[in-house]
Amino acid sequence: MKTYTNPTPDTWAELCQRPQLELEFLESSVRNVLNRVRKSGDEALLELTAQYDKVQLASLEVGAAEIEAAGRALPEALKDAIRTAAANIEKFHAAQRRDVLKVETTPGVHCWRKGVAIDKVGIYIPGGSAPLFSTVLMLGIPARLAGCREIVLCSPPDKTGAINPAILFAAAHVGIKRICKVGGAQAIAAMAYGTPSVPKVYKIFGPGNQYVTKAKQLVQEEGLAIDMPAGPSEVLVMADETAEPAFVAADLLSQAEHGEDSQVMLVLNDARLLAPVEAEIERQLTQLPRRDIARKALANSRAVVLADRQQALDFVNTYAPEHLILNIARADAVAGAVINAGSVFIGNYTPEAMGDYASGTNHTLPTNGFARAFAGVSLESFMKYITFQEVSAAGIRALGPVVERMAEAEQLEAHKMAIRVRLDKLASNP
Ligand SMILES: NC(=O)c1ccc[n+]([C@@H]2O[C@H](COP(=O)([O-])OP(=O)(O)OC[C@H]3O[C@@H](n4cnc5c(N)ncnc54)[C@H](O)[C@@H]3O)[C@@H](O)[C@H]2O)c1
Ligand SMILES: N[C@H](CO)Cc1c[nH]c[nH+]1
Ligand SMILES: [Zn+2]
Repeated sequence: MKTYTNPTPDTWAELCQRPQLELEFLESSVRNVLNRVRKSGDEALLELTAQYDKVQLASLEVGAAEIEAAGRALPEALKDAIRTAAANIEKFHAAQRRDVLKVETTPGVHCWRKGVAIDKVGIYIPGGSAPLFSTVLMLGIPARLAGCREIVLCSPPDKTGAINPAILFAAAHVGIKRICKVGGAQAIAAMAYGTPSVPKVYKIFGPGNQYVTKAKQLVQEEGLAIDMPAGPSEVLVMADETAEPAFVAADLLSQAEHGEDSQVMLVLNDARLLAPVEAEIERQLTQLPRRDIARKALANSRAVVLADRQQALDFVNTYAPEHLILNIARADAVAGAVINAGSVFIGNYTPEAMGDYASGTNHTLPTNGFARAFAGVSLESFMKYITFQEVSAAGIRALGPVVERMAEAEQLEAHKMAIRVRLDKLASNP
């Protein structure tokens, strides 16, 4: 992790750069995958799976027997953990339901907004380097609570052609029945265009590597809805003398182990914390099976020492981290001033891992600075809001003339006429 001491704000944009594949290469390889799937459907999916996942599949679909066998194979303790996490995620997301609120804007003019589930949704579950069954809960639970009728799940198969049993168990637990063995950009293409095995959906959700994320962005340009760009995981830890170096190091490593292109940031006001945190990182790394991945991610990572808390906060809001951990005194006050972050973890006993799995918040979050404008997945992500209005005779008498005046000023006489014919009728027949 390279250290930057008192970098001036004009250098911050560069410090906020995430590690990224060369854009032209990434775009052209993903476009190539999208075109192949659009043209050749399942045939392309099978070829691409052989190429990238190194397995020749007979079928892309997971059958009911496979799902049942996965449930039997999983240890009871893990199944219980999944059920507990699912219950918390459900509690938090169910509380996001909103009552329909009718507003009378002018006497006789009533307006309201109603949330309606998106009928067909696709969820992507990463499985390249680790089988992220927790993501099944994060996407499947709000999809079910919203009332989405058709939910299709895609995840890459392993080299034996199977999907990890915990992914299948979690899917069954949240009520997902349509599961396809396909990963990467090809899975996004399949859900965007539809193939004989993978149904076309209206909105695609889910995190993934840079190929998956680019594919989502490209199909969005073609008119398909996506949740947000949720690429390689990242965390920013803001720490002061009240922080525990071992906790800070563990939290940084917990995201560094996701992938070589993950980035972790440490923001301090006092450089004295740096040495103990670095020593802890080295000590803990030796215990991690994924230490080689984590080391590569650490090479993309930064420690930034800034003069005071306000500057540190300004840097956080400029970086717009996917996850922000506040290991500082009076963390609540700083939390209240955060304007750009996916999810915030307050205090020494709130590691990001709690939100990754089981606190109840959603872990599908915007990366790469997209937290400046995008929110993480929520119940609302699976809904669209339809507005309604109902105007009575009294309402059009009161508000119609306002509309007539505005339509006339916009030189749209037919709009004005739509009011006038009604006002004339009311005048002749009061
Ligand atoms: N932002 C979030 O909310 C969030 C949440 C969880 C995980 N993540 C991130 O998701 C990512 C998961 O990545 P992953 O790779 O383990 O799994 P993945 O499922 O996203 O990707 C695996 C697929 O990538 C494709 N692929 C691999 N190399 C390729 C290449 N050279 N060219 C084209 N396609 C290629 C393959 O088809 C493979 O099936 C990690 O970066 C992790 O940090 C993000
Ligand atoms: N940290 C990831 C989001 O960036 C989510 C996750 C799943 N499993 C472990 N972590
Ligand atoms: Zn994680």
